[in-house]
Amino acid sequence: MSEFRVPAVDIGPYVEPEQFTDADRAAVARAMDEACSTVGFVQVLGHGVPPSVIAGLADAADAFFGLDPDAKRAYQLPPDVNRGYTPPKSESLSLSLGVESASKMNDFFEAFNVGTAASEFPGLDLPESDYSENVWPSAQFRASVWAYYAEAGRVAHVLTRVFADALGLPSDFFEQFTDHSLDVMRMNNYALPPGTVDLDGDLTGMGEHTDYGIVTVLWADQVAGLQVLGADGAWHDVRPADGALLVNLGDLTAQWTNDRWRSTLHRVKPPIVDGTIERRRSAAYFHDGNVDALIETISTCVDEDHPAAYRPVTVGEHINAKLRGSRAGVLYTDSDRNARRVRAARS
Ligand SMILES: O=C(O)CCC(=O)C(=O)O
Ligand SMILES: [Fe+2]
Repeated sequence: MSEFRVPAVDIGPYVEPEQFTDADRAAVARAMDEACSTVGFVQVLGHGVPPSVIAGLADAADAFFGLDPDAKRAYQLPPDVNRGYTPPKSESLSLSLGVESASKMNDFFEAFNVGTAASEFPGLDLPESDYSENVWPSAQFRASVWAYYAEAGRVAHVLTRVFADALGLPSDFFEQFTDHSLDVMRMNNYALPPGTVDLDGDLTGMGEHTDYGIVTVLWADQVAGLQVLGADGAWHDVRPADGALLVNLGDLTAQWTNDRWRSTLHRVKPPIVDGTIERRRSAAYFHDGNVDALIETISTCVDEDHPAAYRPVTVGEHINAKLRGSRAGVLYTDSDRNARRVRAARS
Protein backbone atom coordinates (compact mmCIF):
# COMPACT_ATOMS: atom_id res chain seq x y z
CA MET A 1 0.00 0.00 0.00
CA SER A 2 1.34 3.41 -0.87
CA GLU A 3 1.98 5.70 2.07
CA PHE A 4 -0.53 8.51 2.61
CA ARG A 5 1.05 11.92 2.83
CA VAL A 6 -0.30 15.46 2.92
CA PRO A 7 2.00 17.45 0.62
CA ALA A 8 3.74 20.55 1.98
CA VAL A 9 3.73 23.72 -0.12
CA ASP A 10 5.66 26.87 0.85
CA ILE A 11 3.64 29.83 -0.40
CA GLY A 12 6.37 32.36 0.57
CA PRO A 13 6.82 33.49 -3.06
CA TYR A 14 3.20 34.73 -3.06
CA VAL A 15 3.29 36.14 0.49
CA GLU A 16 6.45 38.17 -0.10
CA PRO A 17 6.47 38.60 -3.87
CA GLU A 18 9.35 41.09 -4.02
CA GLN A 19 11.79 38.53 -2.63
CA PHE A 20 11.03 35.89 -5.26
CA THR A 21 10.79 35.47 -9.02
CA ASP A 22 7.95 34.54 -11.33
CA ALA A 23 9.64 31.17 -11.78
CA ASP A 24 9.45 30.62 -7.99
CA ARG A 25 5.73 31.38 -8.09
CA ALA A 26 5.19 29.07 -11.04
CA ALA A 27 6.80 26.26 -9.04
CA VAL A 28 4.46 26.95 -6.10
CA ALA A 29 1.44 26.90 -8.42
CA ARG A 30 2.52 23.56 -9.90
CA ALA A 31 3.00 22.03 -6.45
CA MET A 32 -0.42 23.34 -5.41
CA ASP A 33 -2.06 21.86 -8.51
CA GLU A 34 -0.52 18.48 -7.73
CA ALA A 35 -1.62 18.60 -4.05
CA CYS A 36 -5.15 19.74 -4.88
CA SER A 37 -5.58 17.10 -7.60
CA THR A 38 -4.37 14.18 -5.53
CA VAL A 39 -5.16 14.85 -1.85
CA GLY A 40 -7.16 18.08 -1.49
CA PHE A 41 -5.31 18.76 1.79
CA VAL A 42 -2.05 20.72 1.91
CA GLN A 43 0.41 21.63 4.68
CA VAL A 44 1.01 25.30 3.99
CA LEU A 45 4.31 26.83 5.04
CA GLY A 46 5.61 30.36 4.49
CA HIS A 47 2.13 31.73 5.28
CA GLY A 48 3.53 34.58 7.38
CA VAL A 49 1.09 34.32 10.30
CA PRO A 50 3.11 35.43 13.36
CA PRO A 51 3.40 32.71 16.03
CA SER A 52 2.28 35.29 18.62
CA VAL A 53 -1.03 35.74 16.80
CA ILE A 54 -1.60 31.98 16.74
CA ALA A 55 -0.72 31.78 20.44
CA GLY A 56 -3.22 34.58 21.11
CA LEU A 57 -5.96 32.64 19.33
CA ALA A 58 -5.20 29.46 21.28
CA ASP A 59 -5.17 31.33 24.61
CA ALA A 60 -8.47 33.07 23.84
CA ALA A 61 -10.10 29.75 22.91
CA ASP A 62 -8.73 28.08 26.05
CA ALA A 63 -10.04 30.87 28.25
CA PHE A 64 -13.51 30.72 26.74
CA PHE A 65 -13.88 26.93 26.64
CA GLY A 66 -12.62 26.80 30.23
CA LEU A 67 -15.69 28.71 31.47
CA ASP A 68 -18.62 26.97 33.21
CA PRO A 69 -21.18 25.42 30.83
CA ASP A 70 -23.80 27.99 31.88
CA ALA A 71 -21.48 30.91 31.22
CA LYS A 72 -20.72 29.53 27.75
CA ARG A 73 -24.38 28.95 26.94
CA ALA A 74 -25.02 32.67 27.41
CA TYR A 75 -23.37 33.06 23.98
CA GLN A 76 -25.50 30.46 22.21
CA LEU A 77 -27.65 31.70 19.31
CA PRO A 78 -30.43 29.95 17.32
CA PRO A 79 -29.25 27.25 14.83
CA ASP A 80 -29.98 29.49 11.84
CA VAL A 81 -27.49 32.09 13.09
CA ASN A 82 -24.01 30.73 12.39
CA ARG A 83 -22.31 32.68 15.18
CA GLY A 84 -21.49 32.32 18.85
CA TYR A 85 -21.28 29.23 21.03
CA THR A 86 -22.28 25.68 20.08
CA PRO A 87 -22.44 23.27 23.07
CA PRO A 88 -21.19 19.67 22.75
CA LYS A 89 -23.52 17.28 20.92
CA SER A 90 -25.67 19.94 19.29
CA GLU A 91 -24.49 19.43 15.71
CA SER A 92 -23.98 16.49 13.39
CA LEU A 93 -21.65 17.21 10.50
CA SER A 94 -22.45 13.98 8.66
CA LEU A 95 -25.99 15.27 8.12
CA SER A 96 -24.47 17.98 5.93
CA LEU A 97 -23.27 15.12 3.76
CA GLY A 98 -26.57 13.27 3.64
CA VAL A 99 -25.38 10.50 6.00
CA GLU A 100 -26.88 9.78 9.40
CA SER A 101 -24.27 8.77 11.98
CA ALA A 102 -24.48 5.06 12.84
CA SER A 103 -25.52 5.74 16.45
CA LYS A 104 -27.61 8.83 15.57
CA MET A 105 -25.47 10.55 18.22
CA ASN A 106 -24.44 14.11 17.57
CA ASP A 107 -20.79 15.12 17.42
CA PHE A 108 -19.22 15.93 20.77
CA PHE A 109 -17.18 18.97 19.72
CA GLU A 110 -18.07 22.35 21.17
CA ALA A 111 -17.38 25.42 19.09
CA PHE A 112 -17.40 29.18 18.93
CA ASN A 113 -18.10 30.82 15.57
CA VAL A 114 -17.22 34.28 14.38
CA GLY A 115 -17.61 35.63 10.89
CA THR A 116 -17.92 38.46 8.46
CA ALA A 117 -20.79 40.82 9.32
CA ALA A 118 -22.96 43.01 7.07
CA SER A 119 -21.81 46.08 9.02
CA GLU A 120 -18.31 45.66 7.53
CA PHE A 121 -19.76 46.58 4.12
CA PRO A 122 -21.91 49.67 4.77
CA GLY A 123 -22.19 50.34 1.01
CA LEU A 124 -23.72 46.94 0.24
CA ASP A 125 -27.13 45.64 1.17
CA LEU A 126 -26.01 42.23 2.46
CA PRO A 127 -28.48 39.83 4.12
CA GLU A 128 -28.10 39.91 7.91
CA SER A 129 -29.18 36.28 8.02
CA ASP A 130 -25.91 35.29 6.32
CA TYR A 131 -23.65 38.15 7.39
CA SER A 132 -24.72 38.05 11.04
CA GLU A 133 -23.19 40.24 13.72
CA ASN A 134 -20.75 38.60 16.10
CA VAL A 135 -21.11 38.11 19.83
CA TRP A 136 -18.00 38.58 21.95
CA PRO A 137 -17.49 37.13 25.45
CA SER A 138 -14.79 39.73 26.25
CA ALA A 139 -12.74 42.53 24.72
CA GLN A 140 -9.58 40.45 25.10
CA PHE A 141 -11.16 37.48 23.30
CA ARG A 142 -12.35 39.77 20.53
CA ALA A 143 -8.94 41.37 19.99
CA SER A 144 -7.06 38.06 19.91
CA VAL A 145 -9.56 36.17 17.81
CA TRP A 146 -10.02 39.01 15.35
CA ALA A 147 -6.25 39.42 14.92
CA TYR A 148 -6.01 35.78 13.88
CA TYR A 149 -9.18 36.03 11.77
CA ALA A 150 -7.58 38.81 9.73
CA GLU A 151 -4.42 36.77 9.21
CA ALA A 152 -6.29 33.62 8.17
CA GLY A 153 -8.37 35.72 5.77
CA ARG A 154 -5.20 37.12 4.25
CA VAL A 155 -3.80 33.61 3.78
CA ALA A 156 -7.05 32.44 2.17
CA HIS A 157 -6.90 35.37 -0.24
CA VAL A 158 -3.28 34.60 -1.16
CA LEU A 159 -4.29 31.00 -1.75
CA THR A 160 -6.95 32.01 -4.27
CA ARG A 161 -4.21 33.76 -6.25
CA VAL A 162 -2.10 30.61 -6.18
CA PHE A 163 -5.18 28.63 -7.28
CA ALA A 164 -5.83 30.97 -10.21
CA ASP A 165 -2.27 30.52 -11.47
CA ALA A 166 -2.41 26.78 -10.89
CA LEU A 167 -5.59 26.55 -12.96
CA GLY A 168 -4.19 28.74 -15.76
CA LEU A 169 -6.69 31.52 -15.03
CA PRO A 170 -6.01 35.27 -14.73
CA SER A 171 -4.41 35.85 -11.29
CA ASP A 172 -7.38 37.95 -10.17
CA PHE A 173 -10.01 35.44 -11.37
CA PHE A 174 -11.41 34.76 -7.90
CA GLU A 175 -11.62 38.43 -6.81
CA GLN A 176 -15.02 38.97 -8.45
CA PHE A 177 -16.42 36.11 -6.33
CA THR A 178 -14.79 37.10 -3.04
CA ASP A 179 -14.84 40.89 -2.61
CA HIS A 180 -17.49 40.59 0.15
CA SER A 181 -16.79 36.99 1.00
CA LEU A 182 -19.01 35.27 3.54
CA ASP A 183 -16.23 33.96 5.78
CA VAL A 184 -16.69 32.16 9.07
CA MET A 185 -14.20 30.80 11.58
CA ARG A 186 -15.15 27.91 13.83
CA MET A 187 -12.98 27.38 16.89
CA ASN A 188 -13.37 23.76 17.95
CA ASN A 189 -12.74 22.17 21.33
CA TYR A 190 -12.83 18.38 21.58
CA ALA A 191 -13.07 17.48 25.24
CA LEU A 192 -15.43 15.61 27.52
CA PRO A 193 -15.11 15.79 31.30
CA PRO A 194 -13.56 12.64 32.87
CA GLY A 195 -16.24 10.18 33.93
CA THR A 196 -18.71 11.33 31.30
CA VAL A 197 -17.10 9.41 28.46
CA ASP A 198 -19.15 6.41 27.35
CA LEU A 199 -16.40 4.21 26.01
CA ASP A 200 -18.87 1.75 24.51
CA GLY A 201 -20.75 4.47 22.67
CA ASP A 202 -19.91 6.03 19.36
CA LEU A 203 -17.50 8.83 20.12
CA THR A 204 -17.38 11.11 17.16
CA GLY A 205 -15.55 14.36 17.71
CA MET A 206 -16.80 15.69 14.41
CA GLY A 207 -18.59 13.53 11.85
CA GLU A 208 -17.39 13.00 8.32
CA HIS A 209 -17.98 15.94 6.02
CA THR A 210 -16.55 18.03 3.25
CA ASP A 211 -16.13 21.73 3.86
CA TYR A 212 -18.71 23.80 2.04
CA GLY A 213 -16.92 26.81 0.62
CA ILE A 214 -13.89 27.68 -1.50
CA VAL A 215 -10.98 26.92 0.80
CA THR A 216 -10.43 26.28 4.52
CA VAL A 217 -7.39 27.43 6.48
CA LEU A 218 -7.14 25.11 9.48
CA TRP A 219 -5.03 25.72 12.53
CA ALA A 220 -4.88 22.61 14.72
CA ASP A 221 -2.79 21.61 17.67
CA GLN A 222 -0.73 18.46 17.26
CA VAL A 223 -3.02 16.14 19.20
CA ALA A 224 -4.12 13.30 16.91
CA GLY A 225 -7.72 13.01 15.77
CA LEU A 226 -8.11 14.57 12.32
CA GLN A 227 -8.61 11.90 9.67
CA VAL A 228 -8.79 12.35 5.93
CA LEU A 229 -10.34 9.94 3.43
CA GLY A 230 -7.66 9.12 0.88
CA ALA A 231 -8.14 8.26 -2.78
CA ASP A 232 -7.49 4.66 -1.61
CA GLY A 233 -10.82 4.69 0.28
CA ALA A 234 -9.20 4.48 3.73
CA TRP A 235 -9.12 7.02 6.59
CA HIS A 236 -5.68 8.43 7.37
CA ASP A 237 -4.49 10.35 10.45
CA VAL A 238 -3.25 13.84 9.71
CA ARG A 239 -1.28 16.09 12.02
CA PRO A 240 0.10 19.48 11.07
CA ALA A 241 3.89 19.77 10.84
CA ASP A 242 5.56 22.35 13.10
CA GLY A 243 4.51 25.83 11.98
CA ALA A 244 2.25 24.57 9.20
CA LEU A 245 -1.36 25.51 8.61
CA LEU A 246 -3.49 22.80 7.05
CA VAL A 247 -5.42 23.91 4.02
CA ASN A 248 -8.21 21.98 2.36
CA LEU A 249 -10.52 22.67 -0.53
CA GLY A 250 -14.26 23.01 -0.16
CA ASP A 251 -17.18 21.93 -2.34
CA LEU A 252 -17.33 25.15 -4.36
CA THR A 253 -13.79 24.60 -5.63
CA ALA A 254 -14.54 20.98 -6.55
CA GLN A 255 -17.54 22.30 -8.43
CA TRP A 256 -15.61 25.09 -10.16
CA THR A 257 -12.96 22.61 -11.27
CA ASN A 258 -15.40 19.82 -12.18
CA ASP A 259 -13.62 17.60 -9.63
CA ARG A 260 -10.17 18.14 -11.10
CA TRP A 261 -9.50 19.29 -7.53
CA ARG A 262 -10.90 17.45 -4.55
CA SER A 263 -13.17 18.57 -1.72
CA THR A 264 -11.78 15.94 0.60
CA LEU A 265 -13.85 14.10 3.19
CA HIS A 266 -12.54 14.40 6.72
CA ARG A 267 -13.64 13.80 10.31
CA VAL A 268 -12.28 14.03 13.86
CA LYS A 269 -11.88 11.06 16.20
CA PRO A 270 -9.75 12.21 19.13
CA PRO A 271 -7.73 9.56 20.95
CA ILE A 272 -8.95 8.13 24.25
CA VAL A 273 -6.21 7.93 26.86
CA ASP A 274 -6.89 6.32 30.27
CA GLY A 275 -10.63 6.35 29.69
CA THR A 276 -10.85 9.98 28.82
CA ILE A 277 -10.60 12.07 25.69
CA GLU A 278 -7.29 13.69 25.01
CA ARG A 279 -8.25 17.29 24.55
CA ARG A 280 -7.76 18.69 21.07
CA ARG A 281 -8.26 22.17 19.63
CA SER A 282 -8.57 23.59 16.16
CA ALA A 283 -9.80 26.67 14.33
CA ALA A 284 -11.18 26.33 10.81
CA TYR A 285 -11.38 29.52 8.75
CA PHE A 286 -13.89 28.98 5.94
CA HIS A 287 -13.43 31.27 2.93
CA ASP A 288 -16.81 30.80 1.29
CA GLY A 289 -17.18 33.56 -1.32
CA ASN A 290 -19.81 36.26 -1.88
CA VAL A 291 -23.29 35.09 -0.89
CA ASP A 292 -24.62 36.13 -4.32
CA ALA A 293 -21.75 34.70 -6.41
CA LEU A 294 -22.80 32.12 -8.99
CA ILE A 295 -20.44 29.14 -9.12
CA GLU A 296 -20.27 27.66 -12.61
CA THR A 297 -17.77 25.07 -13.73
CA ILE A 298 -14.67 26.71 -15.23
CA SER A 299 -14.72 26.06 -18.98
CA THR A 300 -11.12 24.80 -19.10
CA CYS A 301 -12.13 21.99 -16.71
CA VAL A 302 -14.82 20.60 -19.05
CA ASP A 303 -14.15 18.47 -22.12
CA GLU A 304 -15.45 15.30 -23.77
CA ASP A 305 -13.88 13.06 -21.15
CA HIS A 306 -14.99 15.31 -18.30
CA PRO A 307 -18.55 16.49 -18.94
CA ALA A 308 -19.86 19.12 -16.50
CA ALA A 309 -20.94 17.26 -13.35
CA TYR A 310 -22.64 20.08 -11.43
CA ARG A 311 -25.46 22.53 -12.03
CA PRO A 312 -24.61 26.19 -11.30
CA VAL A 313 -25.31 27.19 -7.71
CA THR A 314 -24.96 30.39 -5.72
CA VAL A 315 -22.71 30.43 -2.69
CA GLY A 316 -25.68 31.31 -0.47
CA GLU A 317 -27.83 28.42 -1.74
CA HIS A 318 -25.09 25.85 -1.24
CA ILE A 319 -23.83 27.04 2.15
CA ASN A 320 -27.34 27.35 3.59
CA ALA A 321 -28.41 23.88 2.42
CA LYS A 322 -25.29 22.47 4.09
CA LEU A 323 -25.78 24.43 7.32
CA ARG A 324 -29.36 23.21 7.57
CA GLY A 325 -27.82 19.72 7.66
CA SER A 326 -25.13 20.25 10.28
CA ARG A 327 -26.84 22.84 12.50
CA ALA A 328 -30.57 22.26 12.13
CA GLY A 329 -30.64 18.47 11.63
CA VAL A 330 -32.20 18.56 8.14
CA LEU A 331 -30.54 15.83 6.08
CA TYR A 332 -28.73 17.25 3.02
CA THR A 333 -29.82 15.34 -0.06
CA ASP A 334 -27.79 16.61 -3.01
CA SER A 335 -24.58 14.69 -2.49
CA ASP A 336 -25.09 11.04 -3.37
CA ARG A 337 -21.53 10.62 -4.53
CA ASN A 338 -19.94 11.70 -1.26
CA ALA A 339 -22.44 9.77 0.83
CA ARG A 340 -21.57 6.64 -1.16
CA ARG A 341 -17.85 7.19 -0.60
CA VAL A 342 -18.38 7.39 3.17
CA ARG A 343 -20.53 4.24 3.28
CA ALA A 344 -17.93 2.39 1.20
CA ALA A 345 -15.19 3.42 3.65
CA ARG A 346 -17.27 2.25 6.62
CA SER A 347 -17.83 -1.27 5.39
O1 LIG B 1 -10.67 19.85 14.14
C1 LIG B 1 -10.21 19.68 13.01
O2 LIG B 1 -9.02 19.44 12.82
C2 LIG B 1 -11.09 19.76 11.81
C3 LIG B 1 -12.24 20.68 11.97
C4 LIG B 1 -13.10 20.71 10.75
O3 LIG B 1 -13.02 19.88 9.88
C5 LIG B 1 -14.11 21.77 10.61
O4 LIG B 1 -14.29 22.57 11.56
O5 LIG B 1 -14.74 21.81 9.53
FE1 LIG C 1 -14.03 20.48 8.09
